[in-house]
Amino acid sequence: MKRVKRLIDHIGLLWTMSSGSAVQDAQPLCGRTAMQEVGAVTDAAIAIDEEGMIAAIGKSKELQTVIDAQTEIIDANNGFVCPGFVDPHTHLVHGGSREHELPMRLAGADYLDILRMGGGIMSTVQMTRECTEQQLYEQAQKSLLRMRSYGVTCVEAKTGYGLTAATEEKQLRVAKALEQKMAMRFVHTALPAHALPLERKDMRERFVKEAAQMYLELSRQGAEFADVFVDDGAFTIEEGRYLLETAKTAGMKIKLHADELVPLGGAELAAELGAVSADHLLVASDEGLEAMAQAGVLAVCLPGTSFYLQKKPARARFMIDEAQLGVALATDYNPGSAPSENFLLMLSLALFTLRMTPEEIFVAATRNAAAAVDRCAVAGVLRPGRAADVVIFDAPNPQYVLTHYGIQHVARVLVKGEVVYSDVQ
Ligand SMILES: N=CN[C@@H](CCC(=O)O)C(=O)O
Ligand SMILES: [Zn+2]
Repeated sequence: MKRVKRLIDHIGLLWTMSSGSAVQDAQPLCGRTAMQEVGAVTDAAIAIDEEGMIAAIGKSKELQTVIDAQTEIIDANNGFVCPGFVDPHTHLVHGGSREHELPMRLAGADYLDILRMGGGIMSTVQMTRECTEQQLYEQAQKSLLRMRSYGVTCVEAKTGYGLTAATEEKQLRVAKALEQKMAMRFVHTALPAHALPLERKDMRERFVKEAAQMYLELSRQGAEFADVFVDDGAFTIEEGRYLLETAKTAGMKIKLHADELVPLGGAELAAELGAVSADHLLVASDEGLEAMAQAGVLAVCLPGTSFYLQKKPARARFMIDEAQLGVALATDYNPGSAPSENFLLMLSLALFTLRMTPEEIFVAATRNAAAAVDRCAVAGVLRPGRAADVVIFDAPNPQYVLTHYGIQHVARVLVKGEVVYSDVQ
């Protein structure tokens, strides 16, 4: 074994999320039985080598033999420990904020009413276009620091507030610059078909063609995933199919904002196209969800969004128990429908609004969330040979973390074996 540089010791309860073999651990967990597998170890320790990789995981007593006098001990204080969270759906890079919509909302306007009045996504598009790259960078960096303090070590970042080639590319450049600077794993997603921009209001076909080209260019510049907002007020199933098929020709992996507001058949389209994930799914049909499971598409639930928009939450129980889907969780962090970077709060909302069990919630926030951004082989599971991306809680167990909602329970976050956040005095 390589020299142990750090030992996370005195872990009261560790959920590794590992099923045992490396091959199994590179797969999501789907359906009710599998989603209970948390790979629990009590009185545990994690040994980390000089490269920040996990050298060994075991009982604290056993791992005392692998350390030397120079090994740094991180005391977990008998707390709960799990893999770094993966947030597989965020609109990280954007300009401004949208609290000015509050009076409209309080007067009864809903999400689509505000979008149709030229607000909503459109007002963020305008603010994002007006921002310099430096301004966007600084705003997004603040958000990333908040996300990481809540245990997120891998984040997906979408474009979608530019809607022209130049401004979509600007958003992607900012996310890529942050990737260079922040100790976090990034996944870049192109979303030029997020909304029809005001200047193309009466040129729908023309914009769809332009957007198709934007996917190809954003792919050349490093966007790995292509996403489309298929919904009322956004893009149709036919437009989504055309755009995502175009993106696939460039080798992009597929995601969809599907069946959030109106059941258009986004879940069915995700299955047809072999998407990696379909996200939102508040009003997805039974058949669509079952087709997704058959096609191996993951369901990303965004309980913060349904809470904020005061919509009926996604049917996670049907997804897990009946459709046997692999479910993942995300913040959907964005200024209009989910303006909170607090990943732990999303997990509590998953408990109380989605009725998911603590085991399902932590699987959905780690291993399955990693699978939703095609990072299952490197993130979301703690096992020897993988990077030590770890969350140490100032809480004895996951049930405590979830039920004491809205609270900062994270004591430390490690990325590749280095402490990147600490609340320990
Ligand atoms: N639904 C579409 N897009 C975002 C919201 C974007 C916005 O309102 O700015 C979402 O995932 O919720
Ligand atoms: Zn979204």
